Amino acid sequence: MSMIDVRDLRKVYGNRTVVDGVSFAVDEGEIFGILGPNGAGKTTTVECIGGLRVPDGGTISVAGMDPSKEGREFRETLGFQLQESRLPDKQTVAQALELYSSFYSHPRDWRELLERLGLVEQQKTYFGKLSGGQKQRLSVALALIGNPRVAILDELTTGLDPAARREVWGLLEDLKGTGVTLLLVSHFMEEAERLCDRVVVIDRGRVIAADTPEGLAAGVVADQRMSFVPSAPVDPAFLQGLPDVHTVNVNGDRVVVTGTDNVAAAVIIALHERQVAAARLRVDQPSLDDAFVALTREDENRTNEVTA
Ligand SMILES: Nc1ncnc2c1ncn2[C@@H]1O[C@H](COP(=O)(O)OP(=O)(O)OP(=O)(O)O)[C@@H](O)[C@H]1O
Repeated sequence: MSMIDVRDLRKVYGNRTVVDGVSFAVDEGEIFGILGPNGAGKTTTVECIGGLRVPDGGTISVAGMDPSKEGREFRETLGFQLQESRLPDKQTVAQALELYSSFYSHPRDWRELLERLGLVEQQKTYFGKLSGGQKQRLSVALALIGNPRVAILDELTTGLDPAARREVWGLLEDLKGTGVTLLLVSHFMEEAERLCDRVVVIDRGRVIAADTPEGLAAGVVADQRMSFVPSAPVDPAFLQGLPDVHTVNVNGDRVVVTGTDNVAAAVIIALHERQVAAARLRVDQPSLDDAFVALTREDENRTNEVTA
């Protein structure tokens, strides 16, 4: 049985359908990502899963429970990190964590969480005096404090500096393998690539792709991109004339070439024949970022064709 099962979920605001038949299933212990552009319906979807909104259609099951109907047992099962978590300005970090611990039968040790999330020095700081990143880290701690079987983290590292982001990722990687199921809403492709076992991409309220992060990236028909600094001047027209090359651009001393899978080898051999070396060479594979841009662009084109 899946830990989270969403079937044909629909949510309508006024006369706008913002979630339009979303379905996916998440296995126990999986880290599952929901990606998509702004306004795609990601938060609305996870708020329905978390029991914070009542769907207008479809079914949701979390650990066998219907979020819109269950009470205490459901709240013990699920930890929810809201996109903007608000606590009273005059509550300290420690007070908030102690209070939230008291809501659960088997809470985690909040001091250990504070340490993991780099908030030990802020224990006695009022919520109102925390920086944006510190508030964000506290909201992650509050989502995990109850030792939930399922945690929903909505944009968990937005607003964090790169070091803090890596610290939060490390905490989630540690949680992996403990059986907890994590549902992440993310804008950061790097985050999804690093943490998620599988992802869905949602656009305009519909699932437009579902795969592993690697599978999505591999499915993109994107040019290979290479760049290098030539040891002697190279005529761009010469490179442009090679059969594997699609585009050539010169950025300062760096030459950027795109083309087929074979472009890097073809360019290096051609340069070698002219006694030119390619220094500071970089070859980029299509990434999840490329997949995301390509998928949402394809979806937009399809919608434009239908409405034209
Ligand atoms: N309470 C509400 N009443 C009316 N419309 C809403 C409400 N909440 C969200 N919306 C609209 O529903 C759509 C989907 O919003 P949602 O927050 O689910 O998207 P999202 O994918 O999470 O976006 P983002 O990445 O920007 O957070 C948006 O157009 C939003 O303006």
